[in-house]
Amino acid sequence: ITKEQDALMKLIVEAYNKHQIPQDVAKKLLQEQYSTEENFLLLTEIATSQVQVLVEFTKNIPGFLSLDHEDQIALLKGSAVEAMFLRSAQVFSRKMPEGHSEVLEERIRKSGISEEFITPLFNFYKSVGELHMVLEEQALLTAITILTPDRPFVKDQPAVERLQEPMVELLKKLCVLQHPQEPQYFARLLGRLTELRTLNHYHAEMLTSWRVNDHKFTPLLCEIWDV
Ligand SMILES: Nc1ccc(C(=O)O[C@H]2C[C@H]3CC[C@@H]2C3)cc1
Repeated sequence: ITKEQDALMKLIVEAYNKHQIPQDVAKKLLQEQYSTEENFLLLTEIATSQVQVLVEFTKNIPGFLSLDHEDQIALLKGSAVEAMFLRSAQVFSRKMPEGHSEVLEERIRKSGISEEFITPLFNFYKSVGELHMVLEEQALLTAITILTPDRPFVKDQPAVERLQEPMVELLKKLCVLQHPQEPQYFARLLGRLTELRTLNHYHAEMLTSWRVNDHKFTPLLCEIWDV
């Protein structure tokens, strides 16, 4: 790893660590009662704080704020679902204090999300958990997801590629260093990004079904997902 790559990685990891899901949201998971309505409100709070964390992280990605402003918005809106599921998968499989993830799983299952989405969601959580990603890999993979050049409405795709490429190169090197016994580990990480893209479709269905049942969203979620 070169000096520049080490500096880039430190910046990304620092940005990733700077913003965590507020503890009060995690605490509520155990306290609130178990009605579908209450579960939905909790998930709304979780999603809203996840998106706030995502926006803050993105602003700290070196070079992001130098991109065309409309492209910055297009990248955020285009990657919010994937970045949110990537982070919630990591929180779910790692950071949760004992027993929290079972409670969160139960609340997700009973929040009005249709079964056809629940299965792929927990399959994804499981496949991320099995990778046992280190923090650097999680942070880089999230930044790589956000800096995907071919999101809808991105005008200057080469500018985004110029930011994403060094991150992919760095992640590749990291994987070789962190998992020498597993040469295909980097490919497995990128495979998670492909699985993530399939969740976009399910997520859109989830939002629509909640909307038609007149569930209210927060202004931030309405803005980022055009609902
Ligand atoms: N009013 C809403 C509530 C929750 C979501 C959402 O995407 O929830 C995600 C966050 C984690 C829990 C369920 C999924 C993963 C979207 C709109």
